[in-house]
Amino acid sequence: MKNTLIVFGSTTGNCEDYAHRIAKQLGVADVKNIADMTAADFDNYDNLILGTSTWGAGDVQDDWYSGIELLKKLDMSNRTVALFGCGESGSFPDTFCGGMSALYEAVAEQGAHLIGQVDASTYDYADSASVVDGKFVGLAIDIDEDDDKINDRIAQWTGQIASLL
Ligand SMILES: Cc1cc2nc3c(=O)[nH]c(=O)nc-3n(C[C@H](O)[C@H](O)[C@H](O)COP(=O)(O)O)c2cc1C
Repeated sequence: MKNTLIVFGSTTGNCEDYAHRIAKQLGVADVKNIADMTAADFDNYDNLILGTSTWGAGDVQDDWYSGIELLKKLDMSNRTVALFGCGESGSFPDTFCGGMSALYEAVAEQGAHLIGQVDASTYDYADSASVVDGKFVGLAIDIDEDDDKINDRIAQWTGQIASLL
């Protein structure tokens, strides 16, 4: 595995928790909060795994607004990027995990090689800006699902991306 950095944006700690679970599964040591980062902190990482919770109505987590400006300064052409996000399908079925779409747009525009898309038909939701051609642009984590199910999704997803990192 090339140098890999996991970055999360999290208001109440859920996305942070999932970031660490993903790190453990992949054996990745470097996990950072986007709120504490500068553009230079992304140097020397070939792989980025970026996660956000969703707030407002399908919006990216607050700290990612300035974080996305950092992403836009990076050369993504030789980088591999995987995305993850958490949200609640029960209370927000029409904007489920929509925040991931902002990260997707930022890195796709920069020419990153995106991996880790997930079949959206395995989720119970109505609509999401993070679905492209029937797939979530990354791992969607529904905090309304049982924790065992969430851990299964994380295990399956990390298995999907591990050999590509
Ligand atoms: C005011 C508010 C708005 C939210 N909006 C959405 C939303 O549009 N879509 C969604 O999937 N989840 C939404 N959520 C659920 C959060 O994404 C969820 O609670 C998440 O686990 C928070 O993660 P964090 O603690 O890492 O920030 C919202 C939660 C709150 C309190």
